[in-house]
Amino acid sequence: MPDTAIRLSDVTVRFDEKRLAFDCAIPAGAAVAVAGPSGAGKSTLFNVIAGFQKPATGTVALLGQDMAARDPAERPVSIIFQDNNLFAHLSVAENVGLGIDPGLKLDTAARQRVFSALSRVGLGGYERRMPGSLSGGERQRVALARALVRRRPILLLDEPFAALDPAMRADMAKLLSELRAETKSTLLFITHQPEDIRRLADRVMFLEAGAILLDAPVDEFLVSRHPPAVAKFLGHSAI
Ligand SMILES: Nc1ncnc2c1ncn2[C@@H]1O[C@H](COP(=O)(O)OP(=O)(O)OP(=O)(O)O)[C@@H](O)[C@H]1O
Repeated sequence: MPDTAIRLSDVTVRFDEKRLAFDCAIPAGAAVAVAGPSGAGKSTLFNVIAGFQKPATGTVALLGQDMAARDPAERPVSIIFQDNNLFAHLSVAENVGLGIDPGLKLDTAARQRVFSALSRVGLGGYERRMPGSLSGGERQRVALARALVRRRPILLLDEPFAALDPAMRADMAKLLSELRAETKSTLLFITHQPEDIRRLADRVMFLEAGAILLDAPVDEFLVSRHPPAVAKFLGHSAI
């Protein structure tokens, strides 16, 4: 496994008059919080990594390989969106099974993987339930189970804690941290809460106005008083 999981070199994205620019190298196995004000470019950064957004310039390399010619499905990435991850007309087990085979042709071993992934996220017994009958946190965990059966080394989570109450936030952080330790995957998650960063991250990338303003180990980030946007996010007085 290469030392660097994600390397963005001179990547730019253009939306009409707006220009976003990303340069970063994320070590394999890191848990990276991606923070920053609304509109800073966090989701766009994820879309560039996952292949849903084509950069205007620059290169995206994942696990040492250039991704220019690779569609999202061919990248070593699973992405969990804030919502709408599940198909409403498919059961929980079928939604997870899609991570193994989009045609849902699952043999016994594959079905077993679906069952164990659901049990791993605390949803054993939910196999036949329909997404509409689940809470927001349960739906997030089904999406996580699907990501688990896909076994991609890079996992991108867009605000995985947003729909959760405080107790569930702590549970989700614990679950993600255990899964990361088990799978040795590289985890990136978008959050607006310093608390989530303290719980789960070992690095933080802070974005503002379409650029990575700060990319630092979590201990360094949490005591930052500069730049002002970071101080504001952390509730510190700026220097
Ligand atoms: N498809 C698009 N077309 C035009 N502009 C876009 C498009 N997608 C994003 N943008 C713009 O790019 C900027 C970054 O958007 P992005 O969604 O990446 O921000 P974000 O940091 O994820 O914000 P939030 O925290 O509100 O989700 C915003 O100004 C947004 O309006």
